[in-house]
Amino acid sequence: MKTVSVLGSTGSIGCSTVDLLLQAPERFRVVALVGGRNVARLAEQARALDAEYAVIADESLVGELETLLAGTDTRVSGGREAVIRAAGVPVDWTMAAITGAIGLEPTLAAVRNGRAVALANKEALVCAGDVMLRAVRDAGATLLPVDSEHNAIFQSMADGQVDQVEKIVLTASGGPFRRATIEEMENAPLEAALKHPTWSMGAKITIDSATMFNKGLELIEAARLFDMTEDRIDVIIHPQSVVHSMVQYTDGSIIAQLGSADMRIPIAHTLAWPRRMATNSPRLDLAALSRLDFEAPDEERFPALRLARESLRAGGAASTILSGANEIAVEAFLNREIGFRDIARVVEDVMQSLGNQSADTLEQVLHWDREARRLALARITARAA
Ligand SMILES: NC(=O)C1=CN([C@@H]2O[C@H](COP(=O)(O)OP(=O)(O)OC[C@H]3O[C@@H](n4cnc5c(N)ncnc54)[C@H](OP(=O)(O)O)[C@@H]3O)[C@@H](O)[C@H]2O)C=CC1
Ligand SMILES: CC(=O)[C@@H](O)[C@H](O)COP(=O)(O)O
Ligand SMILES: [Mn+2]
Repeated sequence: MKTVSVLGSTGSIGCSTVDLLLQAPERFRVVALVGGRNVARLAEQARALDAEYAVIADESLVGELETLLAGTDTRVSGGREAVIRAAGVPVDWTMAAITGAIGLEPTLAAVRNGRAVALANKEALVCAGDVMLRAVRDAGATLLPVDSEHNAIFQSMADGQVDQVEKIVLTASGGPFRRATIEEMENAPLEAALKHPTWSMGAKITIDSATMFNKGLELIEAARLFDMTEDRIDVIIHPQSVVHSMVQYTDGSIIAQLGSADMRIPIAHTLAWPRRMATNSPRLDLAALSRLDFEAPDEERFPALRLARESLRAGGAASTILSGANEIAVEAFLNREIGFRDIARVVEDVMQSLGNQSADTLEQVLHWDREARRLALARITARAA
């Protein structure tokens, strides 16, 4: 029986993971479930999976969680330290699916166990690339990519031929504003930005998809996971989200992974890795689909791609700063404090203001993440005044 923990179990990726665990209860023993604020969902999951620990990040909700789990064997705790402690309980497989840099330290705690960590929390790897990869190496952990594109690349990497990869090609849906003009995007309402054309996901990543900061973060994530310079990573718009990404080899062959837009497929791949497990996810109907479209991205309408490439070329803390500023700007957009295109403006402004900095240690990463957030907030407040 595989022991598993799910960090961010109450979110979109977390619920898909729980669904898979419920489909094969004889194969998995659930150790820790970690949520942010959704106590009702966390308690329901802990009961259904007979979890050993249920941890809620918001400490003020511990009492409520205790009441909801009364009469069960699940041990309840709350607060930031409890989250990191639970993430560090050794298990065979951990799903890291907390959104944002707040998930970095719990993810690192899981990595330090030296087992398998399924990484959905791309912001952790973007903001702390070197620190995270060093921790993986030092602990002898295995990082399994959950992000659909990176999982597709992982699946398309032929055994023993990694040195013959020419480039990787990340597909992007183009988001809800794929065909929008700059003026339309300038005035885009929140509701339109939250309507992803192909995937159902949490709010932060959905807005990132609309700005294409998601693809920018994924460029950085791919560079780190597959040890590639940015000039060897292409982005191509593919509105159907059927081809999840591709690997191009030196002989001109391209290997791709296809599947329906259901995150249970890449999650199951990491959960069963190096084998496979059955899922009841919808199968692709290629005849009904009949065509696959591809087009080049437009960096003028979507400056996020340019900013991500710049951050990779700059190295150091540039990606930490990009990601931290973006988190604050997305939150402000979700709170209707800034316009849609202000997100990229705030990020670019913060990147330029903070310049080139080091991010060799966790302390430096946390420092530049904090600074980026502080400056982004200041810029947003100044805009509103
Ligand atoms: N959704 C998707 O299809 C995909 C997501 N990803 C990545 O996976 C990650 C998760 O995304 P998604 O599931 O959509 O996001 P959601 O917003 O749906 O879920 C986020 C999860 O994190 C929890 N959380 C929030 N703050 C804290 C905290 N301080 N401590 C502990 N837990 C916390 C939330 O708890 P609560 O809800 O209880 O407050 C929730 O369980 C992101 O990094 C995203 O980029 C990558 C590819 C696809
Ligand atoms: C499901 C997943 O991995 C998301 O990151 C998705 O790819 C977002 O779609 P975009 O291609 O629109 O960013
Ligand atoms: Mn993705």
